[in-house]
Amino acid sequence: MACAWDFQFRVLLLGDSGVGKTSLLRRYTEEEFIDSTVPTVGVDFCSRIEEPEAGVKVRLQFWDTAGQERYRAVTRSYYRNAACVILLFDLTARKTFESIQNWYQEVTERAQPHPLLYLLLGTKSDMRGQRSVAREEAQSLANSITAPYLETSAKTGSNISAALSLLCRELLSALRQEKQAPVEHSCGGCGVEEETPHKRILCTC
Ligand SMILES: Nc1nc2c(ncn2[C@@H]2O[C@H](COP(=O)(O)OP(=O)(O)OP(=O)(O)O)[C@@H](O)[C@H]2O)c(=O)[nH]1
Repeated sequence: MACAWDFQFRVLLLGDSGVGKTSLLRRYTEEEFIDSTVPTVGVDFCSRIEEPEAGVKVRLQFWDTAGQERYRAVTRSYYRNAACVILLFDLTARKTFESIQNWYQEVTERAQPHPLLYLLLGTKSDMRGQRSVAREEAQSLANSITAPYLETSAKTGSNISAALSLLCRELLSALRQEKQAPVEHSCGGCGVEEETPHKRILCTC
């Protein structure tokens, strides 16, 4: 049996507690929104397969980390081999925006190898009247860390598919520019043995 995807990337979600990491993933993978969620404990996992180009299947493997400080030691252990880091802040909670620099620093200092790509998302865009971060300042922060910036809502679904499709295309493009080191890879579970050209493509069959 062959693998059901051609490439797999680990995507790490980071941001303060309550910014909406779990909600964004739930909207993206299950097309639902829950008004009252419980804080993530440690790290949760989920995945979805995208087809950014005809015939090219990409499996995004999400690592949804707890934003609460007390889980930091656990979540840090998952930074390794993340191909992409999605940094999230709540558009209605300024403090979460101010934390983004710290989250970015946290990853750049600890993640080995360095992630290929960062994506900055302002969440809860449906709460228009309560906005406390201007689009311009968020865009300026995104520029400073060379990350695309989008505003999303897990509640309405606004921009969520767009954000993840963008991420997929950018990852493929980075991969084609050979920004990742080669490594041998063989898969025991699905019977497919192959050399993948990039170390962050891991088969977990
Ligand atoms: N209005 C609105 N509320 C949202 C949105 N996304 C998340 N929420 C709410 O924000 C709260 C926190 O959402 P979570 O997804 O649990 O946040 P989290 O970042 O995963 O939190 P931790 O697991 O503690 O790190 C919940 O009550 C959600 O319903 C959104 O797009 N719009």
